Amino acid sequence: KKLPLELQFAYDVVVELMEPKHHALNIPFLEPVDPVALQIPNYWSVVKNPMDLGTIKSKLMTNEYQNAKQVQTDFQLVVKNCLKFNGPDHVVTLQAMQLEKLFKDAWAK
Ligand SMILES: Cc1ccc(Nc2c(-c3ccc(O)cc3)nc3c(C)cccn23)cc1
Repeated sequence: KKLPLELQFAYDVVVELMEPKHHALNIPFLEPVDPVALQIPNYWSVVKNPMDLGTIKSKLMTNEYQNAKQVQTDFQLVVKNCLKFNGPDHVVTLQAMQLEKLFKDAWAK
C-alpha cells in the first residue's frame, strides 16, 4: 500500500470500525444510506452530503485524501448526517454515537 503513514493509520482505524465484531454498531454505516430500501425518500432533502464508512475506505484506497484530518472530517459527517436525519433519541443515532467513541479511542492510539 502506497499510503503515507498518517493515511495508513486512518485506513486501519476505518477498517477496524467496519469489522464484523462491531456489527452491532456499524451496520447502518457500512454503505451509503439507501433511502429506497429504508423508505425514507426525504433523505436527500435533509442530508446534503451523504457519507459512510465504505465510501471513506474507498476514498482512502483511491488517494482522494491528502491528510488524516480530511478522513476525520468525513467520519464526523457520517455521525452528523445520522443525528440530523434520525434525531438524538433514535437507536441508529445511539449506534453512531457509540461508533464515534470507538473512532476517537482508536484515533488517539
Ligand atoms: C423510517 C426510518 C427512520 C429512520 C431510519 N434510519 C436508519 C438509518 C440511517 C442511517 C444513517 C442516516 O444518516 C440516516 C438513516 N439506517 C437504518 C438502518 C440500517 C435500519 C433502520 C433504520 N435506519 C430509517 C427509516
